[in-house]
Amino acid sequence: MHTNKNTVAVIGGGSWATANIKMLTDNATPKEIYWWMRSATQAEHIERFRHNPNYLSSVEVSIPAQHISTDLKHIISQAEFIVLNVPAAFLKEALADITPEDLAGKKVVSAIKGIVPDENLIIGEFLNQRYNIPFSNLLVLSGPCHAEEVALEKLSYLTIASPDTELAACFAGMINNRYIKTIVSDDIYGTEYGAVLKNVYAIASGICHGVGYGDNFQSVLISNAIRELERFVEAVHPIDRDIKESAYLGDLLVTAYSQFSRNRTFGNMIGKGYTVKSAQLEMNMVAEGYYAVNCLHQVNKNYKVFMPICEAVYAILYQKRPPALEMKHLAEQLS
Ligand SMILES: NC(=O)C1=CN([C@@H]2O[C@H](COP(=O)(O)OP(=O)(O)OC[C@H]3O[C@@H](n4cnc5c(N)ncnc54)[C@H](OP(=O)(O)O)[C@@H]3O)[C@@H](O)[C@H]2O)C=CC1
Ligand SMILES: O=C(CO)COP(=O)(O)O
Repeated sequence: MHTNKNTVAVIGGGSWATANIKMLTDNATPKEIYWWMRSATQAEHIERFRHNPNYLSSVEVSIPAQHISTDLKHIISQAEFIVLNVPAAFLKEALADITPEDLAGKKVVSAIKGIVPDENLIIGEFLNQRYNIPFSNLLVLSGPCHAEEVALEKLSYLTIASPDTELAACFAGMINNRYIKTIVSDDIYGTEYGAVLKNVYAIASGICHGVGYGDNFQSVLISNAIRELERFVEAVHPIDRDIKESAYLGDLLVTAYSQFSRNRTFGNMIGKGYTVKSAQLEMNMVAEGYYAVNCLHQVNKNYKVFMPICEAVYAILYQKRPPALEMKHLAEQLS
């Protein structure tokens, strides 16, 4: 064990943060749980009524009211494990007042499946470069798991990745419970990039559905997607990994097929002719893949990996290419 004092802070007020609070609470290891969110109205509602008014509102929140706050420095100061749960596009803004000193010695867990815009860095790299957090103190929480199914206590498997697998196992012991099983990995690059890419493939899957392709084509799309994902993570961080594991293939499958997927829902609307703005307004939630595909397009300029699916999604979302035409062009490149 790395620590005797089990203190965890969850940073973010959305669906996944709420699900994280629930799984931490339902875990048997004694611990203190803290929760930061940006909205004072939301925090006050949770303190008073014990439910998040905006996301997963069926979940009962049983942490003490004084552990919920909009004061980020204070919440970070209370905990040894800091679980980041703000969508990547807004992370820099959320951490604007936080200094490397505030995070010194903390174990920082990224539960985010996105890339920091402009920096074009996955979260672990960003935290290491901006906040001097050593990789040995960084963890990634990933795997095929929708917040909505956590609320329903459906059996789910999460992967916790860190170069320090003992630390990953320690955090796993704080989050697993009767419906959450945990897998430990040392592949933070592959786990992070895999989660980022699968969001883009879920958008592609939704677009295809939206323009009228059926299940037969979707299976070919996803079979090509896992090969594209493997090519990319191999180029960025070549290690011996099995791409069929839950953190890679599993996460791709759940996102590409699930009714709960925000990225697939967003893609479906794009396929049906919504503009990006109107699709975003229609959803109360954030589709990370929209931001990520722009970053991936930039990052891949260094690696030049053959990524026809990512390029098709980029062309539709950022170059305003007609979805039906672009998907027809993509279909010709799949095998
Ligand atoms: N939902 C899920 O099942 C899973 C999500 N994740 C990951 O968790 C991370 C958080 O996503 P999730 O909880 O689903 O988010 P949601 O889509 O449920 O909620 C959106 C969150 O983003 C915040 N937000 C929206 N606009 C802004 C803005 N302009 N500035 C700052 N914050 C903003 C919202 O804050 P506010 O309410 O105050 O507007 C809210 O906390 C993502 O990286 C996602 O990929 C990972 C695994 C599963
Ligand atoms: O990452 C997730 C599930 O593993 C959530 O993203 P989606 O909602 O797009 O599926």
